[in-house]
Amino acid sequence: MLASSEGVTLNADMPLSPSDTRALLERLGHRPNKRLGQNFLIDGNIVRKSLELAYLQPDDCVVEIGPGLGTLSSALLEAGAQVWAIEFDPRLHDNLANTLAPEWPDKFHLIHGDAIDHPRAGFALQNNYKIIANLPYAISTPWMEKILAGPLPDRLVLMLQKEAADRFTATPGHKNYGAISVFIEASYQRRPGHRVARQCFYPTPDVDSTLLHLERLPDAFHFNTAQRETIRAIFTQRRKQIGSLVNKHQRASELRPWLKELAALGIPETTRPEAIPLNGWRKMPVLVSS
Ligand SMILES: C[S@@+](CC[C@H](N)C(=O)[O-])C[C@H]1O[C@@H](n2cnc3c(N)ncnc32)[C@H](O)[C@@H]1O
Repeated sequence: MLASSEGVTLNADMPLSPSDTRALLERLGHRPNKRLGQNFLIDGNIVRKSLELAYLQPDDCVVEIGPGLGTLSSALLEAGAQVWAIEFDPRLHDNLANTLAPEWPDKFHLIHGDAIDHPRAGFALQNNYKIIANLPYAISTPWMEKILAGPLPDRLVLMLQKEAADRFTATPGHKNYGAISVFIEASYQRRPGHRVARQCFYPTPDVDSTLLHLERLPDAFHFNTAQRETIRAIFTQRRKQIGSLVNKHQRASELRPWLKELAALGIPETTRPEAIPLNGWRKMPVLVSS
């Protein structure tokens, strides 16, 4: 075991080096699946950093998406956390079910399935949990949308493709600013991301990664399902004027009073969705799902 300066512990036996990772994959007869984003962490410093950013405490409840070879899961368990994890790949799931799960029968709750269907990996309590995950890149945005529907985790430490991290943290006026940026800003303090070198993964991905840290706001604001759908739809026409988008919207009569609220904030009808800040979106009337 290695102890970090912040007090979390890290299992020195993790399959971290590229050669250990290759050997384990060979033993399992497994070829990394690009479509499933199988780029495994091989850098202990990044694992340690993830735990530090999460302010991991013994007995924390942690949801992990895509445990893969169990590198991050082992570190979380060694540090005293309870871990709920979901793995889509049957071979990787079975390997963990036969190795890590019996080692931690009361602490490692592993399920086989799709994180889009089980975004909290089977974790059933309403609050007091964290998410720490090296996310499969293909699902990062739809999965995050599901998490933002609540119940919200206290903290998230997410390894993301740089482009996804840019979307998650974009501000008004930026080309990456979209519905997901609005939803995240409404509920989370977005801490500066850390760039992660491609060499920290095996196989080496052809994209850059960012370790993103989100901390729930004490007054986290929640858009309901119909509001989220409306905001998403508005952003598909991000360069049109909000006045005309509202007037042509199928819920125009419900949405029109919002234009007055926006005007009171100094946001005229000629403003494009991509330039509307969070305080404007928050004034959208509560909509009922149709
Ligand atoms: C980037 S790898 C991370 C592996 C491991 N956590 C690590 O850090 O080395 C992503 C993992 O997510 C799994 N995965 C991909 N799509 C998934 C999905 N829809 N639901 C659950 N797991 C998924 C992959 O099989 C893979 O194990």
